[in-house]
Amino acid sequence: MEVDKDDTGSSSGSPGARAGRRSSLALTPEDEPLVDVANRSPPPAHIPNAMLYTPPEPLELLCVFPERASRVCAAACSAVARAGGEARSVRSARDALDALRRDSEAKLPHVIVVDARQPQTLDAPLLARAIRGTKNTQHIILIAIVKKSAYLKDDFVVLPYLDAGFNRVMVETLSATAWCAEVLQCRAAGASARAQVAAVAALAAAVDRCRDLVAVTDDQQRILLANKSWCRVLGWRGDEGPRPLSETAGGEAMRQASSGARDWEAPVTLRRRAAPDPILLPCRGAAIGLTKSTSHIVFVCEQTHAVETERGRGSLHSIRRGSLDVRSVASDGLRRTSLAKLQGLPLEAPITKVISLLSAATEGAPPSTVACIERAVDMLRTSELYSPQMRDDPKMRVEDPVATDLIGALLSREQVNSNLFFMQGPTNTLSSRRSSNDSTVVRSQTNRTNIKHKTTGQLRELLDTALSWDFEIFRLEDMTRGRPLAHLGLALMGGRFDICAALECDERTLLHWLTIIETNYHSGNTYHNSTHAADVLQAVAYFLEKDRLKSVLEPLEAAAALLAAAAHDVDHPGTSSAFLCNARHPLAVLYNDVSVLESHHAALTFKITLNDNRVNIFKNLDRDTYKQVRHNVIDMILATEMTKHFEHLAKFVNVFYAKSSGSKEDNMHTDEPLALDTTALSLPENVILVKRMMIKCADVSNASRPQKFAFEWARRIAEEYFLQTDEEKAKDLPVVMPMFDRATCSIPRSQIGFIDYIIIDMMEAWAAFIDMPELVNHARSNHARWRELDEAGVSTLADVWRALGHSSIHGQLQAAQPTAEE
Ligand SMILES: Nc1ncnc2c1ncn2[C@@H]1O[C@@H]2COP(=O)(O)O[C@H]2[C@H]1O
Repeated sequence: MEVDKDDTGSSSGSPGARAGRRSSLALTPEDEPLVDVANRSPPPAHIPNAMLYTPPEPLELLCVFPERASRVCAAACSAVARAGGEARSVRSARDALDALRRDSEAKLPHVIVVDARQPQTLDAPLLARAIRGTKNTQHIILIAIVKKSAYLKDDFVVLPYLDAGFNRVMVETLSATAWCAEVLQCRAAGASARAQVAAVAALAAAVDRCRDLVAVTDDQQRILLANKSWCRVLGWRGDEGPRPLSETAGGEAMRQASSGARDWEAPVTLRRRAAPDPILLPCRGAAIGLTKSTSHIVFVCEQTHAVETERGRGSLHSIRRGSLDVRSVASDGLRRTSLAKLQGLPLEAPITKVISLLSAATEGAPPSTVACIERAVDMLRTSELYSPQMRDDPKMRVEDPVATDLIGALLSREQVNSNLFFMQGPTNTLSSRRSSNDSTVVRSQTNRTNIKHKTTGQLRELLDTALSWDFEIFRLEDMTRGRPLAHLGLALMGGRFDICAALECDERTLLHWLTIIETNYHSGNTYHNSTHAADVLQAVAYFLEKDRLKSVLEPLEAAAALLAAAAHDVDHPGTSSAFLCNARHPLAVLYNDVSVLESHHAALTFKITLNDNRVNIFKNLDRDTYKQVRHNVIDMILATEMTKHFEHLAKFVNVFYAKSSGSKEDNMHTDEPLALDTTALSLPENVILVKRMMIKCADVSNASRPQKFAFEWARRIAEEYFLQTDEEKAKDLPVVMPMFDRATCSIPRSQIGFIDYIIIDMMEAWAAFIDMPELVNHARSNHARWRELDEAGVSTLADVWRALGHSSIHGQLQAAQPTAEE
């Protein structure tokens, strides 16, 4: 077959030409001689016949004759009427143009006959130009009527009429037959013109809607048509007149286009108006001509992922990624990147939609708005959307090395790495005070649950105050001999909140659960022990009493929050996740160094619970309810991970303080009161943010407690940090927080940093949300007291307690309080 020969046998000989691939732009006319086909491969496109269909319409004629009762005009009109059409006449050029501009497209005449016999009354060529300059008039057949005497003269020339836009010149006549013939010819010619114009318009619309950059030039490579993608990416306006393509494009594709090849694929370099560097794209081209000569050249430049990405930015200034484009064009300059292919899949992440919407908003926006949106889009593109970055604001810079150490260790997802440390084997675990992993046998105490249900006397009195913000947690610790969680848990969960009703379990199972959870806390930890769990549980219970949360959370959600608080640090080894990663602890290996401790706390909670029916508080829940509670508990425990602190805080602030003045970014750092907007609470996904924020705030609420509690918690956490540092040094592990050395560390400074960078913003947002100003007030007053101590030169733990006038607050408390047994 001719086509096959052509497909395999010919090309322009240029490296970019791909003779073996048939372009969708080209169809081979079956009747072309073989030699031509072989020389011009693949062949030119044509408009398929089916595209050239227009529905039959009655002919509409407009006559422009200045003379009031022109007989020629009347003859034309009656011929049209005989042919089943409609005619109307006007007497001036202005009326003619008015008729065109006023009428809807459907009413545009198919034929306009202009009296060109009296140039002093009507300038026919001028009117023809004006008509052709009017939109959507390409298909109208324009006839100029000239005098017979002038037409027959030797010096009569038709060209000026044609140049002006007339299709035909006709000699004046009153002959009905002549007019009928003319009208029928016009109807046929007009229909064909209309069909072609409509087909071209349809194709242009198709081209406009394609993602690739398309330009059509004339045979001299002057751009006649550039589609929307072309204009958008290259910064063109849609209405630019013909311009040489060479002003914009270069590279192998241009050489191919100039070589006379009919169809080629080669890289093209395109210059963008608003950017210094060009972009390099794969380009497919075709020379189009209905005869052997070329009338149009088509360039289809493939919009690669890189260009899409640039477009998504709202403008294309940055061409630093031009190099990326170069790389995305494979060696033959043609292969689509896999990312580009992915874009063809019916998948779209919300972030993609967000970026597209923002990018669309830049169109026609003032430059300052475009710049803002571009910056926002750039930020949205980063995968670490919520990773905090120190702001340039010198006020915000953490200058104190202790604070830097602490904040860095809490927020950083990177572990401190060292090549020096190698574990000697799985038995060489961390310190015995902390060793633990998911396969650890759960410490069970269910057989010897000996907590008395009836708490009497002082303990009862103390537990009666369990819903006050200055609840004496350390007194409870002492009175219960280090078992505050079960007592407080029973009082709050079983008593005040009656979670047994929501969970459909009996109080005994709850008591067993609390007991076994408490048993799995390490009493040897100075901070992460069951007293901390009880403290967080107490804070969550306190928050749940606030009207805002009462109105938002279902009983089952409240139950899940209390359970999560009680269990959120279960089996905490007293060292951080970073420590476990550096030590190659089995938990770090199990959880791939990601959210190691929080994953363990959540997993172990369920392992403990499901392991034994006597403690299984979920045993009576149906499958869906269990799933819901489990999801809630896990989500809240995972939310306590400090490396995600800013993520949770930012989401919360963005959702619930969205309408306050100023940028949201600034909202978190100004002294202005936040403008709360709780309408977002109607969406379940926003309620999740509330629950996360609730447990987060409870988890670090120690800094927002009255001073005597806050200071004791500071002592405890500092002690635990010191122990970790000691252990790191002893085991030659990387030291995660080198400043936390008991001999040198400034406790006041660590607390000032903690309050400044972690507490204040979060507590302000949460305090306003639940209407609990004391959270911020206590944090501020603690901050002020720590600053006083710092300014007085107080630094180490021993200094602090000396300055406070006693050897240990807790020591004082211990001395003052009777125990549960007493
Ligand atoms: N008062 C405090 N001073 C310094 N760090 C604290 C304080 N309270 C809590 N933290 C840290 O904040 C962390 C919150 O999550 P964790 O309970 O895992 O571990 C906690 C401590 O590392």
